Amino acid sequence: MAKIANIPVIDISGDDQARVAKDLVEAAIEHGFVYIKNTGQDIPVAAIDGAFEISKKLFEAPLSEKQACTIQKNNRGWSGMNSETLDPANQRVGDFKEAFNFGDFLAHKAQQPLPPTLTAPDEAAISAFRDLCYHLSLKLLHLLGTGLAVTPPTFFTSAHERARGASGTILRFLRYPPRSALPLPSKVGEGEEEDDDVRAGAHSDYGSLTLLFRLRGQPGLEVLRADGRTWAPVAVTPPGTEGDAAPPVLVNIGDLLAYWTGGLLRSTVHRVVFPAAATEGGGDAEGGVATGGVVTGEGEGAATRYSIAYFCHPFGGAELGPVPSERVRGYKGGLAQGNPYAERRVMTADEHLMMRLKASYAQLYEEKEKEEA
Ligand SMILES: O=C(O)CCC(=O)C(=O)O
Ligand SMILES: [Fe+2]
Repeated sequence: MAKIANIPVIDISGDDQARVAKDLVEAAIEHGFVYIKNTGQDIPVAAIDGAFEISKKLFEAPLSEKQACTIQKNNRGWSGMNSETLDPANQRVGDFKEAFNFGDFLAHKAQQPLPPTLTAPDEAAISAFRDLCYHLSLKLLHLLGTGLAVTPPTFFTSAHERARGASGTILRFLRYPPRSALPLPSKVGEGEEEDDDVRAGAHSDYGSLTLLFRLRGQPGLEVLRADGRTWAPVAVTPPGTEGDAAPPVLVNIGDLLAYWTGGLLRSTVHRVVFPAAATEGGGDAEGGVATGGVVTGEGEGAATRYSIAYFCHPFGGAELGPVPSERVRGYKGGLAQGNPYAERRVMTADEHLMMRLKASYAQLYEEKEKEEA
């Protein structure tokens, strides 16, 4: 049975902020993932619950309403089932998920079409949730700056200030349908990998940091182990957080921050699998315990899965130049082999993002290029 990923849990509200910063940096280097204990101080539990309620409502909106918000080249809007392929080299079909991406808001108003099913208060609540995520990200970036002894320690945060211009930052609602709702081919033989079993293909995130919110009883996220072959389930409620009012916020380093720090901070490959695979591969993904009265397993796992991700990016014009930190400079590991941009010149945050989006939404970009031709 697959062992759950050994990702540290950090309480960033601790008195000893130097220690917190150091722990955060070590987790980012070693795992690329870290749990931020939810004390309710940065992101109140009610705000998370509210965001999930709005997400459910949005996905239940009539298809025509969602289609009218179809994702555009600016990466905002709705993407339907199978339209995004996160692991194009290994997936025959796109991801079994639906997603809605929210870009920047202006005075609590979305700058993109929203389904009329969402009310003005819903829109304001999404904007407020995005703000909470932004402020938590800044806090984490500041801690990473101090933990790496970057001079000045505001080096990362200043590249993320909203006032400096538009960014690729996206708040994303995700809905993964149950396997029973899908026209999946019959199972392959025992122990064989079935590419189609993947809800979200193997990928690393593009931005600087990702904050991920999940619901108890809805496992499925896995991280690639250091062996580069096997997967470790990422518990929603890791040991020590069972009594907390909400699961910890799962934070991971994205490619941009890995690139910026010459590979010192790790952008770890991850994926989302169906519960049957999760059960086979790691039935203890939830430690087999009752979480908030919900016992995880086949029954619960067979349901629709929801998650919310906040992909934090620097402002578009931010130049990803050398990081003024001895630790970063002294790191000789370099970017992982096979990294498509290991040898590239300094690029801006926007150039970095465009490069990655083109790979995931090949269809969207091909269609647009044809239209424009
Ligand atoms: O739904 C999840 O648990 C993870 C989603 C994810 O990795 C992504 O959208 O980048
Ligand atoms: Fe991801």
